Amino acid sequence: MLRLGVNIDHVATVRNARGGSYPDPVRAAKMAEAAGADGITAHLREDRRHILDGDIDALMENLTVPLNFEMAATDEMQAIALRHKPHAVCIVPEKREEKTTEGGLEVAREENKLAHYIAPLREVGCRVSIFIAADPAQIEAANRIGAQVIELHTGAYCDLHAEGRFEERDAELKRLTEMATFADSLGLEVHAGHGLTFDTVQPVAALPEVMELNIGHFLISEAIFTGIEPVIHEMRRLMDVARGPTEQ
Ligand SMILES: CC(=O)[C@@H](O)[C@H](O)COP(=O)(O)O
Ligand SMILES: NCC(=O)COP(=O)(O)O
Repeated sequence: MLRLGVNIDHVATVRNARGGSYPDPVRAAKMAEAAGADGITAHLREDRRHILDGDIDALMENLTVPLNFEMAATDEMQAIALRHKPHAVCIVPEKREEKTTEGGLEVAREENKLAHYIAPLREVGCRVSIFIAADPAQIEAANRIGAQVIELHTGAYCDLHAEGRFEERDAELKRLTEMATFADSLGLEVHAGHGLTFDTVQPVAALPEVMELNIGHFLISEAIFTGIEPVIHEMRRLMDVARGPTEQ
């Protein structure tokens, strides 16, 4: 079954705009859960621009579906992850000046450093994922340092679609397709995410090796107009149609 992880970062973006207490990301997570989300993803950024430490505390206390904790590879974030022991940790690249995650983690360039963060997380039972571009060297490096999961960055594919650059989009989708198969052949679990929308989700959902999609910004954006439940139901429907009858 292809799982849907709902990223609630940008509920916190709206909340932090006024520095108050609503909209509450945890309430959004519980509503997403009730609407059928298989998991919740939250990215505690070093600059706390959206998800705050208290949100992670509250999510750990209140969720009944798994939490996928996204973090940069830093001592601060590893300590927080080791304290909470979430179901899953996804190590992502982070730059203060970025608007959102740009590109995947340069695993091949910092294997020893990343291995230092992965081992303790696995020892406490966290499933460790690494957020990477569709690149064989990065996938091989992720496998070498003990990641159980790789999450393929679908941002370039989505951006090319939005810009109407369909030939380049299809070439990126081909790379994602090939790398999903390659990662699976190494024994890695394959996830995908970033920028996915109703218009772009199905070709990625149709990749048989992909076990989980993490989707946030678009879902939260649409939920402003239709509410969380209908938007999650529609994304789930699109994913199921893409996957075909054998997977439901
Ligand atoms: C890694 C990824 O693509 C997202 O989960 C990440 O959270 C994006 O960063 P923002 O949520 O800050 O846009
Ligand atoms: N790892 C991707 C994720 O959690 C959601 O990314 P987006 O849909 O908010 O771009």
